[in-house]
Amino acid sequence: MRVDVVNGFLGSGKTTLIKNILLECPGREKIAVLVNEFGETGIDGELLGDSGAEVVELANGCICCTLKADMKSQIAYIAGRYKPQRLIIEPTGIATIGNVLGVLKSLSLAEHIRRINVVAVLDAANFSADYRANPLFIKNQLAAARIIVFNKCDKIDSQEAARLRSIIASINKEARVLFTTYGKGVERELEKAGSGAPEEDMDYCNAAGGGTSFLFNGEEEFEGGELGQFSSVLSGCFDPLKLEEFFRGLSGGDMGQVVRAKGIFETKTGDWLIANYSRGEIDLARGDRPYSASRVVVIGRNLDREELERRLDGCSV
Ligand SMILES: Nc1nc2c(ncn2[C@@H]2O[C@H](COP(=O)(O)OP(=O)(O)OP(=O)(O)O)[C@@H](O)[C@H]2O)c(=O)[nH]1
Repeated sequence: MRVDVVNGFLGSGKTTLIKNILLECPGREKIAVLVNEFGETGIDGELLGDSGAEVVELANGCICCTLKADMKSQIAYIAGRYKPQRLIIEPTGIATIGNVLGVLKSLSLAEHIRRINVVAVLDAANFSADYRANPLFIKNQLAAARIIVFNKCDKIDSQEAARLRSIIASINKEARVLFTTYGKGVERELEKAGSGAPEEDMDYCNAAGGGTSFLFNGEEEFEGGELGQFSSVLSGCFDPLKLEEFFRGLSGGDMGQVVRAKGIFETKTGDWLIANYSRGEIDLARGDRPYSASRVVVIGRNLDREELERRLDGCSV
């Protein structure tokens, strides 16, 4: 099977992009999706669950480190059980791409994988800040990518897009660079990339385009303090206005330094609400079907679990 790794920082738009891939792909191929969540409670797997693909979720850890062995066994399981022609993998937002590729290229998986495409998804509006904070981490993501996607381009102007393009040119000249919103149009590029011969694949990630060597010396891990997580499966129904207040409050700092939060909630009218918090912005959207349970995941530093629980309690009706 061919493996497409959709890689990118927390909240950059990986799940949204995968949803669009599944909508845009012609439907000839059998596709499986492996979603890895840093949080103890998975959310993305269920959001992708009605896409027609087989979705397998690995939660509570990172496939590039603590869940390395699970990743290998899950890939072998997916290959044997579903026999997909294509496997899309969404690592956590803090996965080190070198480690993920190390697992994919391990001998025990060689019989299952014929080609690997890495798609780097970047939040265009926050790229510069992310690059400054974690230069090696981001550089490796870019160097390993066959397709570099600047997502969330509704938040930047054409001047900034030109600046971003010139930065990429100095890191990876061979990658296809796309500027998009909500991950649209990436499938077209993946189709082209996916048709290449397996031999072309061999050392792509060791010496990516532009002559920039893939940097892999142990310093490329995500830095910026240990991230913790708070996850909860919730009972009862929730008030949308109170939930909005809760998510808006996450940037205040009194529940910890929140980097990312997301949740699915059943409301008092029986509808479902999908909530996202990323980079201080919140997005509340109506779910298009009932989900198995209300739940929330908050990722950040020094999280105050009691305060998070108390405020969430206050959102129920
Ligand atoms: N404005 C804007 N928002 C976007 C765009 N793409 C995605 N989003 C929103 O960004 C938030 C995060 O998107 P996800 O697709 O869940 O991001 P992710 O990378 O899968 O997140 P994690 O798996 O938690 O790391 C959601 O609220 C999306 O609706 C975009 O192009 N523009």
